[in-house]
Amino acid sequence: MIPGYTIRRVSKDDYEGVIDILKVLTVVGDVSRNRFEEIVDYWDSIYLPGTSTRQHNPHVIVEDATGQIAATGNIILERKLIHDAGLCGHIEDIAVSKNHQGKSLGKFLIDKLTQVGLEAGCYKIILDCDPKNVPFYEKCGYTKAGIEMQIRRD
Ligand SMILES: CC(=O)SCCNC(=O)CCNC(=O)[C@H](O)C(C)(C)COP(=O)(O)OP(=O)(O)OC[C@H]1O[C@@H](n2cnc3c(N)ncnc32)[C@H](O)[C@@H]1OP(=O)(O)O
Repeated sequence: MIPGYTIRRVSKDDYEGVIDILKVLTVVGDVSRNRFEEIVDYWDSIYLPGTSTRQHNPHVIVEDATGQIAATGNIILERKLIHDAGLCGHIEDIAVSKNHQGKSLGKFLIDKLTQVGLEAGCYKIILDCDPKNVPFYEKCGYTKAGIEMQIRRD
């Protein structure tokens, strides 16, 4: 725990805070409140077959004193055929708001998402990041593996 902050699953009430905070990461675009609520419903509705474990695990860290969202991030659990039909965790969309950076919230968030993945039984947890964030993820216990490649629509 980080004193003064609470970590929990994203809820539909987090619309403004989550949309705002993701702007430190990338372009969010035009996402209406209705669309956000639909997506939260979607995240909440999918379970790994035969379990009570959700496939999408979006989290926020909230500052207790103000109720402001200070950080957000997600781990998605992918059921594979390889590794004995194992689970692979994908950490995505990590953002700590500018005025809360440098207070260990990012590391706390990654530790929590990693714990969610390991407790679900993931044989590995992976993420893509900008080279400038490599030292941060190394502090969180992650090591470099492979090279990210992509095709991107214009
Ligand atoms: C998978 C993805 O989504 S990758 C996208 C990551 N998100 C972004 O780039 C968005 C903008 N940046 C951020 O949101 C934040 O700066 C983050 C998530 C990168 C880091 O979050 P913070 O809360 O500021 O980091 P936190 O305070 O937990 O740092 C933990 C440790 O990493 C170190 N660290 C953090 N960022 C960096 C960095 N860029 N370079 C070197 N070290 C760093 C800290 O000094 C600290 O070290 P310490 O434990 O020795 O004191």
